Amino acid sequence: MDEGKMDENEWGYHGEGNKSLVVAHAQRCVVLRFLKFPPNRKKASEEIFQHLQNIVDFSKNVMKEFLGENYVHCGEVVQLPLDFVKQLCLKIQSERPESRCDKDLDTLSGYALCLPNLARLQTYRFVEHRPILCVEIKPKCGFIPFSGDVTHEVKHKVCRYCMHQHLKVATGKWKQISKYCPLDLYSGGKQRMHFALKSLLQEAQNNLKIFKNGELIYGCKDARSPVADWSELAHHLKPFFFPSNGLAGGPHCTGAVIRELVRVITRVLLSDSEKGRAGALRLGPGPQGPRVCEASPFGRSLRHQGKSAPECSGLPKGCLLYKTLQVQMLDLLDIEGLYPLYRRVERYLEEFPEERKTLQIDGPYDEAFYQKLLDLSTEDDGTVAFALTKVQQYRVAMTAKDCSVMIALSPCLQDASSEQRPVVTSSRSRFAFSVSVLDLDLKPYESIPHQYKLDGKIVNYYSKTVHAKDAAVMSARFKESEDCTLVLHKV
Ligand SMILES: O=P(O)(O)O[C@@H]1[C@@H](OP(=O)(O)O)[C@H](OP(=O)(O)O)[C@H](O)[C@H](OP(=O)(O)O)[C@H]1OP(=O)(O)O
Ligand SMILES: Nc1ncnc2c1ncn2[C@@H]1O[C@H](COP(=O)(O)OP(=O)(O)OP(=O)(O)O)[C@@H](O)[C@H]1O
Repeated sequence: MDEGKMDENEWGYHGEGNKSLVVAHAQRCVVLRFLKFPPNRKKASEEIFQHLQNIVDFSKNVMKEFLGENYVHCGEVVQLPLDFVKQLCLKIQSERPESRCDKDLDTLSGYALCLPNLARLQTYRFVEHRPILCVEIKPKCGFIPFSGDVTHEVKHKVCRYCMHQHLKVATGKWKQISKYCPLDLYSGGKQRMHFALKSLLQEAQNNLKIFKNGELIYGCKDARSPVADWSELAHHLKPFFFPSNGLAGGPHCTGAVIRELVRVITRVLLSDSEKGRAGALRLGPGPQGPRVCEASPFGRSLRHQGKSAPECSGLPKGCLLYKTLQVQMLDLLDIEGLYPLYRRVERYLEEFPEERKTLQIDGPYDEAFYQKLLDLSTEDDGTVAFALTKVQQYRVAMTAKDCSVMIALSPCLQDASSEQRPVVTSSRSRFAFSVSVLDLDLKPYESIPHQYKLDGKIVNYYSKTVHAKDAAVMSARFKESEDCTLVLHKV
């Protein structure tokens, strides 16, 4: 990219999250990722540069090691002309969802990250003229805490995502509770994964987006977004899955197209581009970690049928979901066990503030930082070193709990021998595909107290409302059966 000759007209709004905003180049396969801040929160350019460089280093030295070379794209920090950034900011403003406008794009430093456009297939520097479909999933935390420090019994039965849904609906973030449960997606079982993906398609929230030729065609921006329209989605997808057009329209067609999509995504998620290499971490909840969340409708139906989930994960060891889950499990103690250790580090830093640098709280995220993360012991010897290792592991785990997976699919000819990339088949077509992971920014040390409070809020709200409701239903049922006995007695 020639940073000297930047033209805002060549770039278009692509998407944004809570902390960054992304624009895509119209011709080339690249995006620019800018940081966002609340208005009036000015940061020095040097600080922004360092923040972005930390993101690159963390991806390179930590996440690439854990998740694998093929899945992680680190990008590079670029310095752009300030005039270009200002014009770009004005150009895209009207396309931004209202709910994200509480923060402004950083137009003062001129720094941004330049990354490959993951909504396009890799290995091509230029936008292909073949159609491209891209599915982005933010799977969230795929395990139930197994730590002995957990004090709320419900946390051993219901996953955080499912509990959090109730608080999100109560606070108006989303309109309705999703049937999606991350444990179903991470199960590796095809049927459960199909159920999880269908649930995401029914209630996408911020966990699913679909792009066609780089444009968002499915996914909701905020609670005010219109209800998901499967027939419109099927209309977009039909040429990909039924290219010879041998399928009439209508609900039957919609169902068939959605089924094909779900099957292809499942196959891609189970594919193993790292040839079985499990990565640097060897963690697992073992038999003590439940494999099914009690709140998942799939889990509930298993229970009603008297079936139990298999003891070990069905995910192949080299696939991205398996590796992401391993990194998430670096949260060995749960926030309840971690928080006192964070307080220990805090007390130390209050006494020795100059040590913050030596402890690598704000980087550098280098080889030494990575090596310390590999110590999985949970025996607390009372030292600051132990507390610090657990704090850093927790931050990495939280990052893996909030990242997204991008799957790009491009139809290929029946004879795919010329394809350099892996191929997945559906019943009527073949796709070259790529899988990547994005949003690998290390969670800040400062967010730990917030995590602690939020955890309490989620669990308390869930326990109060849902558990109370369940208890009421149970007691009504019990009462009914008592009444019933009385009636029978009379007869
Ligand atoms: O805490 P959670 O689980 O709600 O996750 C936050 C996400 O909400 P979600 O539940 O996915 O809707 C939240 O996503 P949204 O802004 O709601 O789309 C962010 O990803 C946030 O990360 P950060 O503070 O921007 O680094 C996420 O915060 P972290 O907890 O990952 O720091
Ligand atoms: N390299 C990329 N290629 C294509 N699209 C991307 C890329 N990076 C980000 N995006 C798009 O931009 C959106 C926002 O990016 P990202 O998730 O990194 O933002 P964020 O603010 O860090 O997220 P969060 O809300 O989780 O903090 C993504 O959901 C994705 O659609």
